[in-house]
Amino acid sequence: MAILVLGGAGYIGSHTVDRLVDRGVDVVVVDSLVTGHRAAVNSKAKFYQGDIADQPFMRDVFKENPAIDAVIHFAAFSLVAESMKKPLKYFDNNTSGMIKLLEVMNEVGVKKIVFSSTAATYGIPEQVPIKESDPQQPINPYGESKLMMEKIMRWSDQAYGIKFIALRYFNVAGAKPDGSIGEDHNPETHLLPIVLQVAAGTREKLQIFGDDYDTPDGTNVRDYVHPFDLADAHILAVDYLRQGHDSTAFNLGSSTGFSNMEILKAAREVTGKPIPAELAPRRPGDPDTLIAASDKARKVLGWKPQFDDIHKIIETAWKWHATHPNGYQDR
Ligand SMILES: NC(=O)c1ccc[n+]([C@@H]2O[C@H](COP(=O)([O-])OP(=O)(O)OC[C@H]3O[C@@H](n4cnc5c(N)ncnc54)[C@H](O)[C@@H]3O)[C@@H](O)[C@H]2O)c1
Ligand SMILES: O=c1ccn([C@@H]2O[C@H](COP(=O)(O)OP(=O)(O)O[C@H]3O[C@H](CO)[C@H](O)[C@H](O)[C@H]3O)[C@@H](O)[C@H]2O)c(=O)[nH]1
Repeated sequence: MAILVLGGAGYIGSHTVDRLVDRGVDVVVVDSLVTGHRAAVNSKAKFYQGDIADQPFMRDVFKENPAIDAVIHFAAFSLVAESMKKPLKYFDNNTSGMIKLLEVMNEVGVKKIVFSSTAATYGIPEQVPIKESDPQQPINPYGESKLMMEKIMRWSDQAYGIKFIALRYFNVAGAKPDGSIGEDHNPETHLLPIVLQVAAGTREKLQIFGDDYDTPDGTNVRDYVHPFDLADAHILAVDYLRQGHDSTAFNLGSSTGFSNMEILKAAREVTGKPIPAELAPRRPGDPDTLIAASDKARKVLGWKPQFDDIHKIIETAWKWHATHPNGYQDR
């Protein structure tokens, strides 16, 4: 049996491919490299460059690799601010891309998929920690595109028997502990890589977007999860489907929140650098607090995250940023 990883050259995908290869799993990767990096893909995985919406290309990938019985799907755009300005780009790549993919999967008879959903499908939460059964009311096109993917999956399961697990990640941070792969987005918009770029000297200062939120220190609170722990959850989710269980969704987070100021303080402690920061206006669309209730994944999948300490997560990310201040340097 082999697993097809879509978007396996991206930040989270490359860590998952690495983890799968480490466990001796046969891995086939498809990535258009629109935001990913060829150098991030473990050399033991078979790599195809192409778009998941290109059906003739995807048919060939399945035909050439008949051992594929399950798909892990990361291939999407995920910048909230960009999605507000270019919503159709998100509905096209994320939502239409999923439809095109499911058509081919149905055709070739591969009927298991684990895919990246997001905390952004919840919008402004009515309560924290957020449970899987809480209302999903996205406040940006990115979150909406992912919620549409979840809904399309439900109907595709009902009609074609394609079983799915939607994994709703909270804030992903950290890198492979040996520092060989890590996060390299361009532009970078996420808090921790920006903080560490300042520490590494490739960015002048951090801007903290708002300090008047309804949180203990006034800055937003987020729940951070390491890509290796996410990778393990994907592997468990594929096993769960292979055991014949029904489709469902899981939150993936640490169930602990850290404010933006707490992240800055922890990063100063880990790096020993001053990391200059200044206050800036709120960024539109930021909910006060996002914390996952992730006991369902722990109970049902047996998920046991290893990186349960924010200092440990930051240490792994710092190892990557300190040794790769300009990322993969491939564009
Ligand atoms: N980073 C986070 O904090 C976070 C949080 C929640 C959910 N997610 C989701 O996780 C997934 C991975 O996120 P990431 O941070 O690794 O992003 P990323 O941009 O690093 O990775 C996405 C990968 O998919 C590829 N890709 C995009 N569209 C494609 C297409 N149509 N065909 C083929 N390849 C395509 C890109 O080249 C890239 O390698 C995304 O679906 C994202 O929405 C990310
Ligand atoms: O330069 C910066 C960058 C970010 N922030 C703040 O840091 C916090 C975290 O922001 P990120 O951009 O790192 O992450 P988000 O919480 O906005 O979003 C991330 O997590 C979400 C789920 O929680 C979605 O999945 C989304 O795709 C993913 O990017 C926010 O309060 C943001 O305003 C700053 O203060 N300064």
